[in-house]
Amino acid sequence: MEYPGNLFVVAAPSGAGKSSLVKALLELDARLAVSVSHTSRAPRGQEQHGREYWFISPDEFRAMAARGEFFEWAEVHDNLYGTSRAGIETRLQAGEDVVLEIDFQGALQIKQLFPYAVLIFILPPSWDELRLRLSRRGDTAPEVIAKRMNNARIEVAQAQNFDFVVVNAVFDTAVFDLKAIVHAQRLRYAAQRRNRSAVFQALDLP
Ligand SMILES: Nc1ncnc2c1ncn2[C@@H]1O[C@H](COP(=O)(O)OP(=O)(O)OP(=O)(O)O)[C@@H](O)[C@H]1O
Ligand SMILES: Nc1nc2c(ncn2[C@@H]2O[C@H](COP(=O)(O)O)[C@@H](O)[C@H]2O)c(=O)[nH]1
Repeated sequence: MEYPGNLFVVAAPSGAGKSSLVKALLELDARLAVSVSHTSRAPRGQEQHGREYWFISPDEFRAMAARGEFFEWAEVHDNLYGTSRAGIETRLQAGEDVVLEIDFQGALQIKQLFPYAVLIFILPPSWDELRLRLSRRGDTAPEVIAKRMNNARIEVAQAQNFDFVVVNAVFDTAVFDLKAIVHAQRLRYAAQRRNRSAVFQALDLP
């Protein structure tokens, strides 16, 4: 499948900082939009329906999956998560750039469907720092943290299947790295399509 918009996929073990990084990236880049996923898990902390996620029941989720309404979906940490077609197809068709914040299983499904998608894996600087970030966030129960730390070992081994790896040690440096990847991809995609106006747009030239 190919659309005029660029597709960026950001994956990371839970707590590595991907939501914080993507939020900072969106503040710097008005041409990027984030896809809001559907999930069967309950809202956490201050999360709102339609902002962080579309919160639905496991039955509703399975019905959507059976109707083929997801580009990808996966079971992650005992809950179901998916990227709905309706959420991103229109934007990509309109030439807008979209970023997905999803797990590695979903990222690999997206790469099959959209070979031009750019897969970015975020690493924490250490296991201790990852655990610290999960517990400092203050919205995740200790047994859930333990499960996510165990799963992190499996997830990190998947970094080799991604196009880029960004280490989120110093936050601003990691945001800068993400911004550079987005910029480079826009130029590459525009050049591949020999689209002069897209190159100018990627460079912010009139
Ligand atoms: N570079 C950093 N240095 C220190 N703390 C950070 C850094 N990046 C993010 N954090 C903090 O780590 C915590 C986890 O970040 P965040 O919620 O963005 O992770 P996540 O990867 O999106 O997790 P999840 O997949 O569970 O949603 C947050 O409290 C965030 O403020
Ligand atoms: N495959 C997908 N994974 C997703 C999607 N939305 C989020 N996620 C991933 O789930 C875990 C846990 O997230 P949390 O919000 O419960 O901490 C994390 O790795 C997310 O990236 C999705 O649509 N598809």
